[in-house]
Amino acid sequence: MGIKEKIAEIQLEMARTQKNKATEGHLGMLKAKLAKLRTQLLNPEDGAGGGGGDDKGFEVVKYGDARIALIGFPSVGKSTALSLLTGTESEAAAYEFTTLTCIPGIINYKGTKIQLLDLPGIIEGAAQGKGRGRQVIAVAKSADLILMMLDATKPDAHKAILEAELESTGIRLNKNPADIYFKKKKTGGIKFNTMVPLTKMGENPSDVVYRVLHEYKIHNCEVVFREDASIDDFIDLVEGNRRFIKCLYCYNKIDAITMEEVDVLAKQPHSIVVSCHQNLNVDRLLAKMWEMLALVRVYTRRRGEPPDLNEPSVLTHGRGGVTIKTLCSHLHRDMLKEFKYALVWGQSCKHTPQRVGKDHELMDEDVVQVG
Ligand SMILES: Nc1nc2c(ncn2[C@@H]2O[C@H](COP(=O)(O)OP(=O)(O)OP(=O)(O)O)[C@@H](O)[C@H]2O)c(=O)[nH]1
Ligand SMILES: [K+]
Ligand SMILES: [Mg+2]
Repeated sequence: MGIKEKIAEIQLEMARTQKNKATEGHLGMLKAKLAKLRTQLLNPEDGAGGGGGDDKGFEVVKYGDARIALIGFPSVGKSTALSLLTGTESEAAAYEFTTLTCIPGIINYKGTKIQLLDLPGIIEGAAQGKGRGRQVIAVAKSADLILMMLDATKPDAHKAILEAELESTGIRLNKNPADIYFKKKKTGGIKFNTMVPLTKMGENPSDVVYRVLHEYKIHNCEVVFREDASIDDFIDLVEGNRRFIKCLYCYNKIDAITMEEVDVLAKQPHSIVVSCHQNLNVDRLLAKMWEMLALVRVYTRRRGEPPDLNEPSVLTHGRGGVTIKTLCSHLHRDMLKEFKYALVWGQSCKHTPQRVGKDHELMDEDVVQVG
């Protein structure tokens, strides 16, 4: 049996299994099996592959301060948006699958350069290799923000279909990794603890966790739940290859629907409504994309000289925010070694200038003098 068939079989069994306290553990084990198979599917070198057809990726060099990928069904207006936002022409037409490769453009915004990638449309089954789905999703994984284009005139079910496709390849949209401590050990068995009541894991959370760990053949480890997480969150942690990416849902073609319909769509979380044809709300789209990227522009200055306000260092958020450390590694490899202190002017300070250490968190438009 191939991997896809095994996946289908487990999905069927999960759908058939009634969710109650007696089946929680079994369901957890099935979820772990499913996660393992999906990981296998994503690693064709394991021999099982499953993509089929032309597996050549869309190699586009990263450029600029951040990368945004346009993901959507065919003919929702992705290429129209690329041409409008970047000035790079990408062919747009009324037939599906007009775009066949990855086409990069650049958005110049607030002194930063953002790479926007137009991609072929994807449909249900993309993650399992339908059309160019796998290559498209691989590009989505490399992005700092996914701009999910939706056709406002089409059923909103498209959104859930695309979310499920991305989810099944290990992308997590608008989520943070769960706060769970997990450490594999050589001996000592499984130690499970929780600091909060667990409401999403049935009557016996430790049993569910044990079943999942058993499925991964992990027999010695320490687990501490520090938040009310689910078993899916725990599996994400054990798998370890998840990508947590922000996603902005952009409903295009609002010129073709009623004001009432526009109102409903505009109220969805992380959403924006636009018309690329009529240039409606496109400024807001740019502002929202910028806001979600949460880039931090830092102006550096040398002692006794004014800061260079033309060329900021543009830093992206890692875990734990943007710090002086982030800035130093961005500027020069050896800078951290010689680092003693920095002076900071700007929003991140209590008083200016403030003398800070390398863990000081920076904010957009701060001015920094190192040493
Ligand atoms: N009414 C309306 N039509 C639009 C709008 N934006 C794009 N279109 C039309 O939608 C069709 C598809 O546009 P494309 O930009 O080719 O869409 P795409 O998502 O790149 O399509 P594929 O590359 O085939 O996946 C074209 O006929 C566009 O003219 C809009 O804001 N309103
Ligand atoms: K099209
Ligand atoms: Mg296109």
